[in-house]
Formats: sequence, structure tokens, C-alpha cells
Amino acid sequence: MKTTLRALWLVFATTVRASPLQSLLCLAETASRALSALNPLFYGLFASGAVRQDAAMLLAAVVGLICTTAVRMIFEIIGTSARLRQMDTIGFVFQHRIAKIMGSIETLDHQESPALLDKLQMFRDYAGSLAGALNSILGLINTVVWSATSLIVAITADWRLIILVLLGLPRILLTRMTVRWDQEVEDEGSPHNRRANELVDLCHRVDAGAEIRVFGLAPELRRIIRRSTRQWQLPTIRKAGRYMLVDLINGLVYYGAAAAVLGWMIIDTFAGRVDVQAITIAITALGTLQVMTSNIVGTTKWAAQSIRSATRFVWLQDYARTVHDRFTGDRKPPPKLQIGIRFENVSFRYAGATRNAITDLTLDLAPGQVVALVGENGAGKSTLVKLLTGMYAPTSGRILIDGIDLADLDVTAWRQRCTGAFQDHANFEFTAAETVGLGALDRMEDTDAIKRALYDGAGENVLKALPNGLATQLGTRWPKGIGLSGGQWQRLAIARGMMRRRPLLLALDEPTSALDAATENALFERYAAATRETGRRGGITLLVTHRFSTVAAADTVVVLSNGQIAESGTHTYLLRRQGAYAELYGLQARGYS
Ligand SMILES: Nc1ncnc2c1ncn2[C@@H]1O[C@H](COP(=O)(O)OP(=O)(O)OP(=O)(O)O)[C@@H](O)[C@H]1O
Repeated sequence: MKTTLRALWLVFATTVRASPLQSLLCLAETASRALSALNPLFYGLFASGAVRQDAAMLLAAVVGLICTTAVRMIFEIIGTSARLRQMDTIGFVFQHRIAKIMGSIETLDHQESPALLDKLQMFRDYAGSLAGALNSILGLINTVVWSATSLIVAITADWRLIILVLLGLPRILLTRMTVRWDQEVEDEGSPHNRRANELVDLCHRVDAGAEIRVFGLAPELRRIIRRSTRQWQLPTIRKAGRYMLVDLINGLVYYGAAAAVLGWMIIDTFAGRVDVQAITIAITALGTLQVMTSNIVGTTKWAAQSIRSATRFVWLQDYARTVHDRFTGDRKPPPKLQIGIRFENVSFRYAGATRNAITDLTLDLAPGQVVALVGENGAGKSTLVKLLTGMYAPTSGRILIDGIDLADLDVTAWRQRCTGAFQDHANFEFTAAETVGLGALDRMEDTDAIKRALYDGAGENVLKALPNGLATQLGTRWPKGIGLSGGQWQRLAIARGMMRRRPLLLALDEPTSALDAATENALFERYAAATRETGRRGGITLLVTHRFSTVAAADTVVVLSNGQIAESGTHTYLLRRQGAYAELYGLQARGYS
């Protein structure tokens, strides 16, 4: 209930604040529509005036009808245009706010957890109704006012019309049930809709294009998309059948009863017990009462849909706030690391996973050290990097940055002191200068800094190959855009990581996987230089790699296995120890010889 009230307030406050004039005009239109409920009264007056040949009654009825119709029409024209403009404005306001919230969520859970993704999909599917939310609520208020007026007009004409009103009640009461059905349909359909959308997206993605063609996946993908779309729509189709049945039964009962009541009134009219004004109002009110029920049902469902969307918006706000409160402290990172970084009994399990990715891991990283993390696929190397950059919080244990729990640090400030290149780096399709410069927004225009970062990331050859140098647009999907190889993109990503000059943490998560041997060598020499600089400033370089040629130069090598430390020490120590590291090293050395 509290959430619903917050949702209503959100809709009201956002809409009125963003478009006050349009809100006022929409309200005026709503009020004017309620006037049409008086029409049966004027028809009755007209009929009575005609029978009695009373010119004053006739005139009053005609003036009344013209006035209500004219006022309603004028406000309808103004209101429709105001509503359309308002929906545009509010749609934009909400889109902007959604993008802002999504961009501000500090962690990655919402991009990986199926339950959260389904919820977000549902939110996106119905977010459009937020734009018309205030209007839907005004529509409901209008219907209620109009219905109340119609009821009073009908009942004062003849008490028997109460029977018809009562017959409309079950349908109105059933609305509660149908609103619940709507909610169920949305919940049930959303995972299938998400799957269909993602697969359609996959079909358009360049990186999936080759495999889709080589493996002839198109028909299979089409089949899954069709099936998912059917599963998404099936609840709606089933629901439509149920609605039709409910409406049919209600309609039959209502019109059966209406015929009986009307017949009864006609008999009374002929017997002189009911006057012509009352029977005219009754006949006009018959349709009105049926429309009234449909309107109440329709506008309630529309308003309920809008409130559901607004409630989901509130949920998104709360989710972002909870993540913020849980993951962001207010302490600032130190200017220079004195003690270093400590993983203290850290365990971590991904949302929905059945086992830990990291289990009870304790590890000290001293300031100025180059630490290499090695281990088989799935050992937990990238997870450690993500924990260290605050993308997730440990399930248990702590990560201490110079003695301060990462949970107590302002994560944005901490990230500003981190840099690196990531295994699943992004290919930002901007100009080459921007693609690299994004690594330090405050120096995006600094060409010398960008060139230096390119040098440090062994990316100067990429620059030489670009027709317009740093001004070259990257990505063939854009006019005059240039296509790059995987290795070239990777070198730009590394250069981006080199833009930040004084990081406390330089995290390089398999930065050379797509590079050739010569580039890799050049890169390592420059890493060493960058690392020395990072080290002088008390920074730590964490290098995740499968290539042991790099590992030998590290101060400490940590071998991970199943989310735990199998062994650690210098390269020489580990070779002497003849454990897992020595075995892996030997295997790779034999592979290259
Ligand atoms: N987003 C995720 N959700 C659930 N489980 C995940 C997720 N990412 C990784 N895992 C699991 O966590 C474990 C550690 O994965 P991680 O990516 O850290 O390994 P890694 O050592 O970096 O592997 P690789 O060398 O292949 O990159 C694996 O068992 C993996 O299946």
C-alpha cells in the first residue's frame, strides 16, 4: 500500500512538475467530460416539454444539451492536444530518469541475475504507460465522477434503475480479479519476451554473425524466437478468452434484466404510473449505465497498469538506493597505499549460482608490487578483479584498502583511483582519440596524453594504420568508420587503461589474449615501466594472465584453483617448489619450444 501511494505521488509530482499547464488542461477536460452525465436529464426534460408543449422546458433542455456538449467538445480538443504533448514530455522525463538510475547502479548484479533481468524487462515493456500515468488516473477519477452523476440522474428518474446499477456491480468487483490476471500475464510473459528480444538482438550482432552463418543457426534461432514469442503471448491470449467470457455473461445478464425493467416501466407508463420524462431518462440511462460499467472496468485497468509501471519505477529507485547504501561508504581512498590491499577470508558466490566462485581467500598485496594471478579457466581470477573494483561485494569476509574496508569506501572515489584493461573490454565506436581518451575524462582533449597512453599500451601501430590518425571514426557501422581487428581493439582498450597516470590499482585482466607475440613483448616492457611508476606511487599492479612469459617478471605469483589459493610466491620459489605452478609453467614452456 505504501509503495502504491509512493507510486501515485511519483506520477503526480513528476507530471505536474514537468508539465504544469498541460496537467491543468487535462484536469479541465476530465471535469468537462463529467458534464455529459447530465445529458439524460436534458433528454427527459425535452421529452416532457414536447408532450406538454412547454416551450420553456424545451428551451431549457436544448440550451442545457448544447452547453454541456459544447463545453465538453472545446475541452476535449484542448485536452487531447495537451495530453499528447504531456505524454511526450513525461515519456522523455521518465526515460531520462530510468537511464540515469540504470547508469548509477554501482554493481553488475542487475545485468546478470535472471530474476532482476526479468523484472527490468517487464519494466521496459510497460515503461511507456508511465507517460500517460497521470491521465489514466484522471480518467479513472473522471469515470467515477461521471458514473456517480449518471447514477443520481438515473435513480432519481425511477428507483427500478437501481436494479441495473446493482447488476453492473459484479463486473466492477471482478475488475480486481482481472487486474490481478493482467499482473500475472506480465509476470509470466516477461522471461519469454526477454529471451525473444535478446535472440533478435543476437541476430543483428556483428560478433555473432560469422558463427550464425557458419553453423547455419538462423533457422534454429528463428524457431526459438517464434517459440518464445508464442510463450510470451500465450498468457495474453488465454486471458483474452477469460475476459470475453466474463464480459459475455455480464452483458447477457445486464441486457436481459434491462429488457425486463424497461418492459415493466413501459407497462407503468401506459398505465399512467410513470411519466414520459422518467421513461425517456430511463431509456437514455440504460446505455449510459452499461457504458459506465465498461468505463469503470477499462479505466481501472488502465490506471492499474500505470500504477504497476510506477510501482516498478519505485522498485528500481529503491533497488539503486539499496545497492548504493550497501556498496558505498563515505570514506575516501588514501592518496598513496602504505599498507596495501588485503583480502581477508573473502568468499563470493554469484547470484543464483550453486557454488562459490571464491572461498575463504586471504591474500596480501603490498604497495608497489606486481602480482600475477594465474590458474585454470574458472579458477576465480576475473572474479577477484571485479571484487577489487567494487563490481560486487564479498558474500563474506572483507577487502581492506590500506586498512579501510572497501565497503566503507566511496566506491566512485575508489574507482577513480583504479584503472586497467579488462578481459571483456568494450569496443567504443567513437574517434580513436575519444576511444582512448575515455580512460581519463578530464584529459580527453589532451592529444599528448592520448599519444603517450597509446605508446604505453603498445598501440602506436594501431594509430599509424588509421587514415585520419586520432580523428579516425572507428566502427564500420558509422559513416567513414574504420574496422579494427580484435587485437587492435584490445590495444586501444589497454591504452585507455593507461590514461590514468596515478592509479592505486592497475588491473590487467588478460590484456594480451588477442595480441601477437611481438606486440606482447613490447607491451610487457612498457608495462614494467608503467608498473614501476605505479609502484613508486604506492600503487599495485594486478596482472591476470595465462601466459607465463609475463608471470616470471612479477614480484609475486598467486596460483588460484577453485576459488582458493593453491600456492603463491616468486616465480623462482614456485618453480623450485615443483607444485601446480611448476607443472603449468613446464607445460607451456614445452608448448612453445
Ligand atoms: N556472472 C556470473 N554468474 C555466475 N557465475 C559466474 C559468473 N561469472 C563467473 N562465474 C563463475 O565463477 C567462477 C570463476 O569465474 P572467473 O571468471 O572468475 O574465472 P577465471 O579464473 O577468470 O576464468 P578464465 O580464465 O576462464 O577467465 C566460475 O566457476 C564461473 O563459472
